[in-house]
Amino acid sequence: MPDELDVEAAREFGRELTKPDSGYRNIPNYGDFEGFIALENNQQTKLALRRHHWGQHYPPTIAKFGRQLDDIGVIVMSEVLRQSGIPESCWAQASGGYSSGGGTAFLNFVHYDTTHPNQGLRPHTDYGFVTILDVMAPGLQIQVGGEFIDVAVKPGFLAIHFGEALNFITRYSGRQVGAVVHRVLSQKSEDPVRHGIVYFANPDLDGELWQFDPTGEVQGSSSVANLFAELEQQLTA
Ligand SMILES: O=C(O)CCC(=O)C(=O)O
Ligand SMILES: [Fe+2]
Repeated sequence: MPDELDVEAAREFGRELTKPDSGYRNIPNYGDFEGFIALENNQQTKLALRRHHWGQHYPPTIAKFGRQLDDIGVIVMSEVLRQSGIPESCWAQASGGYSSGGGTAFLNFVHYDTTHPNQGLRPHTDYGFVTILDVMAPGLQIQVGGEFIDVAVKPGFLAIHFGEALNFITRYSGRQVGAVVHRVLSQKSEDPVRHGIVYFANPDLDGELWQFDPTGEVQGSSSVANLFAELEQQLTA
């Protein structure tokens, strides 16, 4: 984790949010993906905001934290695209603008509602390119070779995993990226309270994703809206 990242301030903000009288609970929903959202059939509850709403709703330290995660996201994304063999001149288009500082990103503060016994978060893959997570309490698991294994709580480290949009755009590259299946175990009230800071690096939600091969030829495309709508149904089914 870079030294200049004030993760403690972000964790503190996440803790404040869970209080029943927190004013952040009144942030309006923007579409299906932004606002204060409690997922059906899952314990996960979150405040989710896209980059262009950070300045309006998050305190300045948190908006800055988000922009620092943007920088990390672009570095990770560029390295993955380099290794995929897709020519650099195609990266901005392939990534819906994300790799050149555009696209969109979510900075979400999640917690788990232990007043009901649902699973924490059902097995799923993330929608976007790269997810950056602060893992501060046990419960997150990833699927490796058909088995779920715990993601270790390692102070000073962020967890990074890859999502469906990255899988999609690297399909015809030299090296396709897998979207990791993960879940959160059902949390109990006596467990250490699980807050999470979750950053999603995404394409523009009203844009297109393009599949390039290593020669720079387009092999396919999809609207982001269609890809994400399918995934949202799987998550809450
Ligand atoms: O709480 C976590 O660490 C996982 C969150 C997650 O997977 C998600 O929000 O997509
Ligand atoms: Fe996830």
